[in-house]
Formats: sequence, C-alpha cells, structure tokens
Amino acid sequence: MTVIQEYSKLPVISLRDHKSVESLAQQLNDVCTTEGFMYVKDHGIPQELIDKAFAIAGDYFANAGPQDKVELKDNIGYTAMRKGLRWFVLSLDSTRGSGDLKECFHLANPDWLQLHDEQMLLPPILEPSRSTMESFISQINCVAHRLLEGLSVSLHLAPDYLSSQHLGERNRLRLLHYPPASLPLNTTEDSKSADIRAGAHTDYGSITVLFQSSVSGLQVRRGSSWVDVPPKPGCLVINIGDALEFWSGGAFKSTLHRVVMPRNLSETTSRYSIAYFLHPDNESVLQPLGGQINDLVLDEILVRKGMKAGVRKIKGGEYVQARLDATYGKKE
Ligand SMILES: O=C(O)CCC(=O)C(=O)O
Ligand SMILES: [Fe+2]
Repeated sequence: MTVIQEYSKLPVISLRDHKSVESLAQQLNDVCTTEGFMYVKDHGIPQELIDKAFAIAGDYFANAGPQDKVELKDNIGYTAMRKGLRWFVLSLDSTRGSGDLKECFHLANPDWLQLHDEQMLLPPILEPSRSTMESFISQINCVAHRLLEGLSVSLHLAPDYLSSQHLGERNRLRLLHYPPASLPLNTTEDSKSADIRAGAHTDYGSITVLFQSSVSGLQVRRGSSWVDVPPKPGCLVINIGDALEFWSGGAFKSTLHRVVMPRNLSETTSRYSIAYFLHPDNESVLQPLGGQINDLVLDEILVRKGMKAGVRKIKGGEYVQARLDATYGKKE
C-alpha cells in the first residue's frame, strides 16, 4: 500500500543566494540527480504579474464562449475535459492524461514568435490580455534560462549550451482549471489514490515551471510514497522533464507527479495552476551528455517512457513527438 506523506520536504532553491553560476550548478545538481523537483524562490517574477495571469485564466475558464474554446494551431488553444473516457482510461493506465478532470488552454512563446516576426494566436476573450500574458511568458523564460545555465554547468558544459538549444519554438504555457469536485464518499486508500484530477505522469520537455494558486493537490513520487507539494508563497515549482533526463544520460530525474482529488473541504473548490513547458527546439540534437553513459539505465528509462531501447541521438522535435505518440497513440 502506498503511504501519503502529509508534508513536503521538497528542497527550496533561492536564485538570490547564488553569486556564481557554479554555486547554482552545484545545488541544482544535488536536487536534479535525486528528487528532480524543487521549489524556487527569489525568482524575480513580480507577484502582481502572477496574480494578473491567474485572474486572466480564471476569467477565461468562467466566461469563454464557443469562439474562445477552440484549438487554434499546433496544440495551441483549448482542450476540454474528456469525461467519457475517464473511467476507461483510468482502468487501463493512469499515466495517460486524456482522462484527467481538468480543462486547459495552451499559449505559444512570444519571444520565439517575435524573432520570426509572428504574433501569438489568441481567441477573442484573451486578446485584451495579450501584453500581460506576453510579458508573463517572457519573465518565465528569463528564470528558465537562468536554470538552464546552472544545469549546463552541472553537466560540465559551457553555461549557454542548453540555452542555445532552447530558443523556444515548442514551449507552451498551459492554463489549467480543475473544476470543483466533492469529497469522495468512500475514502479508502485505494479509491483516494485512483481518483485523480491529473493522473500520474512525467513531463516530456526539459524543464517545467509551475505556478499553483491556493488549492493543494499536487504530489510527487518519492520511492513508494507520494509527497505533497502544496503552494508555497513566493515560490515556483520546477521539475525536470523526460527530454533533459535523456539528454543528461539519466543523471537528472524526470519524476512522476499527479494531482489528487479533494481530501478536505478547502480542496473541493476549483483548482487553478499554470505550467510552462520548456521544450528542446525541433532541430536541437539530444545526445546523452555528462559523465559515463550507462546503457542499461538509459534503455530502462527509454522503455519505461514508451520509447525504443537503443536510441542515443535524436532531434528535440522528434523526441517530444515520440513521447506524445507513446502517450496518446500515434496519429495516422
Ligand atoms: O496542476 C498542477 O499542479 C500540475 C500540472 C501538471 O503536472 C501538468 O500539467 O503537467
Ligand atoms: Fe506535469
């Protein structure tokens, strides 16, 4: 039986404490080779901007009309809850996201689009919030690139190595809404762990930057336990994704996480979160870096993620697509 820890012992990294990239690299290395998940404080993104982004997301999910709830292009736009699939999918494989009790809206990365003289596509309801969302994403990019510098150095690479492979064409900002849910009638351990707002999964990209509003529910896997990661004032949650796990030769861990159903009255309201997925660029080349490559470890990771054993070099775009195909089934 799995044990649920009621408190979080996730490491907290301050971006202000580090006077040199080497000292940041050391701390990131300690966390990413073990937990793969951390809180980050003193990140420099103004709380006022974060609050505005949550207000925009709240307004979107409350008031979007049919013209706003559309898929625009390349996974940008609205994804509805798939109620009909829920029990079917859960009973098969809880690592598949399509049965989750959540709805999402994905935005592109304006920094990348500006480099190519393009504008972010938005539905009518989000158009008045364009400049706020653009500056929010740009600020997240700054934090993400600071972390990439530290991660590059911790892999004994030049500080800009990873940044130069993450100009951000595939990055997505995901606004998430988990609708209100009642407390389960049957609160046995089994039903609690099966009944999820977001099924256990790992993220596909390099790093994920997560903002949580006030409602808890996020948990990360540690051994055979689930550890709560409640919202912490002033902190972001950062985790390593599958692409960087592969790229680091398995040194950095892409850890399972999930969002559980309400366990107390305060968790029964809508839950909002915002995740920014930093993906390797399409043409970047993922080739296990760092110390010695352990073929057994790498193949075990690849197979566990639904990919072919033996892959040692793959383009960023192909990697992310292969993970999507392994999770949601290949599109014919
Ligand atoms: O909503 C959360 O706190 C986590 C969301 C998440 O893990 C994801 O969208 O990949
Ligand atoms: Fe995730």
